[in-house]
Amino acid sequence: MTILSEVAVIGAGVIGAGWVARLVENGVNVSLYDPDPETPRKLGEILANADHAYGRLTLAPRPKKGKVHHAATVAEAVAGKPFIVEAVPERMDLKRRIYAEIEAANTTATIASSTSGILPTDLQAEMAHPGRLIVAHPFNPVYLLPLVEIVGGARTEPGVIAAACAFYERLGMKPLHIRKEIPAFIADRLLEAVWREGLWLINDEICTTEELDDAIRYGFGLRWAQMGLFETYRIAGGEAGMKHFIEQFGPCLAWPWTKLTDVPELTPELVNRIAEQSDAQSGAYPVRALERIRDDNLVAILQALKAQDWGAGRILAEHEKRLFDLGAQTGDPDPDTSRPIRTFTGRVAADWTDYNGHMNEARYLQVFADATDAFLRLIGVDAAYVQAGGSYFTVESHLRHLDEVRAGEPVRVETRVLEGKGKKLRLFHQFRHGDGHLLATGEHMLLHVNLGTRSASEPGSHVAELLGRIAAQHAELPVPEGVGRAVGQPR
Ligand SMILES: NC(=O)C1=CN([C@@H]2O[C@H](COP(=O)(O)OP(=O)(O)OC[C@H]3O[C@@H](n4cnc5c(N)ncnc54)[C@H](O)[C@@H]3O)[C@@H](O)[C@H]2O)C=CC1
Ligand SMILES: C[N+](C)(C)CC(=O)CC(=O)[O-]
Repeated sequence: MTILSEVAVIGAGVIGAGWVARLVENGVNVSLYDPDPETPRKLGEILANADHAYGRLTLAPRPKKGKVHHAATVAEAVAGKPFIVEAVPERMDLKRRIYAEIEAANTTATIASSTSGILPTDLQAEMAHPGRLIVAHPFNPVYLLPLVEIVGGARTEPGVIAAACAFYERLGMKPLHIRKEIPAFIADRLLEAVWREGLWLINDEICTTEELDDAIRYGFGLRWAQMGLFETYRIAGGEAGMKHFIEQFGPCLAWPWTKLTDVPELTPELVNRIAEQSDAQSGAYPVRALERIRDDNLVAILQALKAQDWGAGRILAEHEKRLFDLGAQTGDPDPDTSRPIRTFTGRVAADWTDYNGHMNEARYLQVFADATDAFLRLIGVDAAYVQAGGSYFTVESHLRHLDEVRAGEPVRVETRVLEGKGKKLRLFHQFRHGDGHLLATGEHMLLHVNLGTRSASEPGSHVAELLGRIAAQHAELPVPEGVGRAVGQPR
């Protein structure tokens, strides 16, 4: 399935706005309806947070951002759209009324409800065309967390789920198809069990909201982000594994350790206690600042998992590969290569900095390596070329550090070809601050190799031709300061 380019979103609260952010960041135009007159302001703030997060999340070429159209009615928002996201409050009467409004204007689009736990069969009950309704339950923040639980109802038509899953994959998500309908699906069953138990612990004055959160984030929360429950417990069974783990700890479940079936009464006193403790814990931050802290942490976790090729990090890597391939397909076939070529644009990530409070030296090489890869893709050394057995290896690098740069600052790399003939490719990267001043340079010698023999070889004719053309253009430019310098050479 190619990515849909036009989607309607109904409801722009926490979840609807999160969907809009994921969609526009992936190049999809959104037609949005929400009766709240504050929607443009709130959405603008959430889109700014999402843009900040994506700028740190990936160096892959992001598609041109989709546009948002604020529609005046549901009918206007959904008319002619092939896919509709419903994200209105969790009330059956309201959701059914919205579906009736949608059906009056559009009888063919897939309708994906964001409900946290209502059965799709119940949502379909009064619909004239129920076959196109599914549940697609996301997680907050929708623009960063990949999971979306997909549930069909009794009357969902065959094929609707598979097509929706393909669409969500294209948005960089992990669709989890839940084959049997069950209230609250999988994730909210688990979350509600933990939440219910948490409410008891506060109610019984065992701990505060902050202590409870500490118990999660310093311990098992870290495990859950990368291995979930059962894989973690398999390891906790030691060499004897899962059976031993269940034999040892299973009987505890029958002890009165938990109150899982019971909910404490949410008396005004309990609600106030929780709200006051939460204010003491986090009240120093406005909600948008808290969202940004959460997002920066999530980005760092996703990147760490990507480096491990594991869990949600693998989903990110797969999405980046799609973006790189798409960038190669849709990129300008004849970019202006007569000037230094922009090969990297981004911001200094928080985890790129060190104890000196500035970007760590190792990250400069990482940025230059990414810039080199971007240049190689430009001359045709893409995934297919590598698969066919050709590539470049870097054989020598020389870096100069000219100025400091700190976390969050905008940066870019401009690349010059110093030599591009036969097996040899010599590149000169200028790493600049967003304001244009020079931060560092990297000069690199690369050799074309045959990946079968692992020895130097001539590049393919298409690559050689493109490279030769750019090298000739760059030979016309003045030689940049710093080319050919050696370590310790006086300036
Ligand atoms: N907040 C969360 O953590 C999650 C919520 N969900 C689900 O997403 C859905 C939306 O929840 P939230 O975004 O949290 O709620 P919310 O209260 O933040 O936002 C709801 C939005 O719907 C708008 N709205 C109200 N009536 C409307 C109408 N007639 N037409 C169009 N828009 C209307 C409101 O103005 C508001 O902006 C619910 O079904 C909820 O269960 C799913 C995953 C997580
Ligand atoms: C609290 N909640 C039921 C709305 C939570 C969700 O549905 C998912 C999430 O993001 O935690």
